[in-house]
Amino acid sequence: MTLSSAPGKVYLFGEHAVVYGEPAVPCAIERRARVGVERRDDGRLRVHAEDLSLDGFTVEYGATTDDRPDVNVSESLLTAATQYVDSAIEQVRDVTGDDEVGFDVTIESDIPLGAGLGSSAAVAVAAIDAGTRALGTTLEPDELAERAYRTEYDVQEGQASRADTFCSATGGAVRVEGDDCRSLESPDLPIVIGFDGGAGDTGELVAGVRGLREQYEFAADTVEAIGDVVRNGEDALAAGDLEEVGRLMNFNHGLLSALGVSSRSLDAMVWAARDADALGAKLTGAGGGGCIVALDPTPETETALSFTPGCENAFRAALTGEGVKRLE
Ligand SMILES: Nc1ncnc2c1ncn2[C@@H]1O[C@H](COP(=O)(O)OP(=O)(O)O)[C@@H](O)[C@H]1O
Ligand SMILES: C[C@@](O)(CCOP(=O)(O)O)CC(=O)O
Ligand SMILES: [Mg+2]
Repeated sequence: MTLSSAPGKVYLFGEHAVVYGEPAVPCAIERRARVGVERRDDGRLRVHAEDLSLDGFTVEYGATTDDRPDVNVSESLLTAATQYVDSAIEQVRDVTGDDEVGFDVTIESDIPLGAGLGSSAAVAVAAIDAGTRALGTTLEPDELAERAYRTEYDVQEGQASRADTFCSATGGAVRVEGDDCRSLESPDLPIVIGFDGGAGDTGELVAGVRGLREQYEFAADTVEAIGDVVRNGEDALAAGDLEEVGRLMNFNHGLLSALGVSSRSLDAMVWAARDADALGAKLTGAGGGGCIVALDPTPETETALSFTPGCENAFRAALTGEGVKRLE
């Protein structure tokens, strides 16, 4: 068996706008998805995903047929659950040119699903890395990131950036603008995450922003304004000015909220963090529900979040400089 892990991430700045060519700065955090892969000779794909919100399930289906997996849940839930793994396996088959190859895939993850912490990218990166290695090919980090990006691009129907997947493959803080992906120097950041226990549908939320952007010039301007916030944020980060980073995160949240991707619980958590004198707070990832990220070197934000109705879990997250890890 080959086993790889890859980290989740928070966005300091720039989600959604990055889909339209603005820069974004995500940072990898020490919460990982681990994917084990073993080649099968019968061409079938068997996925064991313990941490999926379907309470864990095992599906088994053919490599080239579309037999419905044997699991008792609705079709839409099933598609949402399996699509990133399926698409990652397609990338593995494409890299190796073996369209018929089957696999046993086992996934364990510390990253809540659909919550803005990049579980999809971490699963895609780890699955492609372990899958290609199972067939004797070890991808360079850049190619791995590009293949994982194609997974997100396919599932999100052409509306995806390279930000999550590049960040997960390489680790650390990164800057992504179109196909220009690079690592950034970052000071250690006092990251606190608030999680409302919910999730958002990345594809739908991205489509919503795209619609607004097409309908209203001011929505397109809002997307561009996020790009300006990101550029200022990069300078603040390079200067180690965390107060300015926090102010810009607050601004970024306001712009995301204007684009309709926040929610009552995300706003409640952002305001709890601000009331606790966090340096800044914003939603992270696609939004709709899920997580906020705040900067606070004191314990105040974590405490305030733990008493906030709508916040199910508050925790500190350490940045990680390590992207994909080859464990076996
Ligand atoms: N532990 C896991 N096992 C299997 N699939 C997973 C797992 N974690 C995430 N995924 C896939 O990623 C999807 C969630 O990705 P997405 O909606 O982009 O949210 P996010 O990346 O913010 O967590 C899930 O529906 C599932 O397809
Ligand atoms: C909204 C977006 O910018 C980030 C999505 O992040 P997540 O999947 O919610 O963790 C989409 C993308 O960059 O592909
Ligand atoms: Mg995702």
